[in-house]
Amino acid sequence: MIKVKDLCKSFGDLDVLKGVNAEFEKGKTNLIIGQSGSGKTVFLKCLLGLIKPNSGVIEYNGKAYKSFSKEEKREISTQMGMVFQGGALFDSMTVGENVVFPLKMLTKMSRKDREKRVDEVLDRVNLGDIHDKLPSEISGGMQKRVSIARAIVNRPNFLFCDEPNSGLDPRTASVIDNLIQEITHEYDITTVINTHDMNSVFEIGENIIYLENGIKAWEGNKDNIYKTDNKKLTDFVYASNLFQKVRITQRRGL
Ligand SMILES: Nc1ncnc2c1ncn2[C@@H]1O[C@H](COP(=O)(O)OP(=O)(O)OP(=O)(O)O)[C@@H](O)[C@H]1O
Repeated sequence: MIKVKDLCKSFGDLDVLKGVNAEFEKGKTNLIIGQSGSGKTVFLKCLLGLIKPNSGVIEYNGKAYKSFSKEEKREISTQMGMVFQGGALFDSMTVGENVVFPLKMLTKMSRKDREKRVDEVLDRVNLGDIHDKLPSEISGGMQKRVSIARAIVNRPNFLFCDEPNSGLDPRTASVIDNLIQEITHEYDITTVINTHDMNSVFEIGENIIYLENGIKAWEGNKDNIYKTDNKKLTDFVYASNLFQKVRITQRRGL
């Protein structure tokens, strides 16, 4: 569980986050949506501890980050997995080397245990034996799976995903969404996903917050987003053909 209270972040004169409050439950896919520049990435980076907010509180499992000791800060960072936009795999490393990387950096696991864990997570993301392949030798969808495998290899309690679907065709994007949701439920992880993708919203939006200019302008889920009377959110979501279909279907009571 992550609780965010009155989070503010500015860069010089630019106020990016203006007092955001949010709660992200364990075992749920929590989505952050909003126009480009609304502050989603800055917010996610604050949750990851990569950006220090100007004010406000971020609690992980009931304890405020700013009250953590140095050791606790290090410990919490080892409990976080990240799926970066575009995958961010190391090009010159094989799939196996990419996935084992966090274990080498963060744990003292034996080589044998590391290899076992890498096999286990690659298997979990439905990839066969592709340990020795380079990222350039596999498809974009496979690269995303490798990126997810790397993010969960250290069994994190928190999983952060920045636009996990970018660059994928709709079918592959949906497979990746469902995989992230399954893993979230199965491992009981607190997952927070930045997305522009309305298909993701309707498929896996168990909890959704809409950021507008650094303010949380709406909160809900995939079942009630179509009922919103927030004009900007409606315009944002309306850009999707899928949403129009859902809305028409709902109105007709089909
Ligand atoms: N390190 C930084 N220094 C200065 N300004 C920054 C920095 N990081 C982000 N910003 C600014 O903060 C604002 C919000 O950026 P952010 O990347 O969070 O938007 P976003 O909602 O993720 O957009 P997108 O969907 O396009 O990725 C933008 O105006 C951006 O230029």
